Amino acid sequence: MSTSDELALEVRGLHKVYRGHGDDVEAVRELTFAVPRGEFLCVVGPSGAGKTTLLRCIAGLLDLSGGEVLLEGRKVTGPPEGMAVVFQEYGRSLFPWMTVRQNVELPLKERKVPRAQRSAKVDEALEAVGLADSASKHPWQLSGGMQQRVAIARATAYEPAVLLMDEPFAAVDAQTRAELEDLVRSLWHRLGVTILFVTHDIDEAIYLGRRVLVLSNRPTVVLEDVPVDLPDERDQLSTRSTPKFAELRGHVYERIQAAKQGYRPEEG
Ligand SMILES: Nc1ncnc2c1ncn2[C@@H]1O[C@H](COP(=O)(O)OP(=O)(O)OP(=O)(O)O)[C@@H](O)[C@H]1O
Repeated sequence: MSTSDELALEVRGLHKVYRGHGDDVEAVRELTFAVPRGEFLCVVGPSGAGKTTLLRCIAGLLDLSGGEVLLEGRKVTGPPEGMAVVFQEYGRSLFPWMTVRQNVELPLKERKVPRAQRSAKVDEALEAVGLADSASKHPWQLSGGMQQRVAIARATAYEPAVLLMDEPFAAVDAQTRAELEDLVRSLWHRLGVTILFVTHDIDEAIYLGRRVLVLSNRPTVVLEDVPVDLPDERDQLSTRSTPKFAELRGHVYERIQAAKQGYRPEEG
C-alpha cells in the first residue's frame, strides 16, 4: 500500500452527473482509486462507460458532482500545472498556423520558462519523438502518426507529473499505432512520468500498462483493478504471444463482456 506522499494521483468518490434540460445523465456513480508516482495505469470499459468523462474530471476540465481529485496531494479545481493531456484528435489539438517547434514550445512559454531553457527542452522533446528534422514544418505537412508525435512532444516537454492520454492512437493505422505505443513506453521509462491511459483496446491496455482498471457500464464504478504481471521489457511480437498475455487478455475481455451485460459489483 502506498502512502499518500508517494501518490501522483488520487481519485476519491468521484461522481459526475451531466445536468441537462430535464434529463440528467449520471455518467459516473463512484470511482475511487490511487495512482502511485511512476505508475502506468490503463483504463478500459464498455463504450459509454465514462472513460472520457473520468479523464476530463481528472484534468480539471469538468466540474465534479461529488468527490475529489488530488494531484500530488493538492485538490484539482481547474487544469493544473503538473498535468498534460493528449487527446485522440491530434488534428484539432495542434495549431495549424504554428510550426512543429512553436506548437511544442507553447506550453513552456505559457509557464514562463526562460527562452534558452525553452529551446533546449523543445529540442530534447522533438529528438525523443524522432522529429528533430521536422521542427520547422507545419502540422498539416505531417502524417497523422507524426502529428500525434508532436502532441506527445508538447505534452512531455515541460515534464508533467502526470500525463493523461485519451485514446491517443485510435485514429492511426495499426503499424503506426504499434510504433507510438513503444514510443510512449520508452518515454515513460526515460522520464519517470506517471501515465493514465484511456483506451477501448484490451490488448493495447495490457501491452502498455502495469495495471488495468476495468470500468463497469454507466453509471460507472470500478469493476476490477488488474495488475499486469508481465516483464517490464516488452516487445510487440514476443510479449503479445506469451501465455501470460493471452491469459490477461482473456480475463479483461471476460470482465468487459460481463460489464456490457450489466454486471456490477454489489453497491454498499
Ligand atoms: N456533455 C454531455 N452531456 C450529457 N451527457 C454526456 C456528455 N458527455 C458525455 N455524456 C454521456 O456520459 C456517458 C459517458 O460518456 P463518455 O464519453 O465519458 O464515455 P466513454 O467511456 O469515453 O465512451 P467511448 O468509449 O464510447 O468513447 C455517456 O452516456 C454519454 O452519452
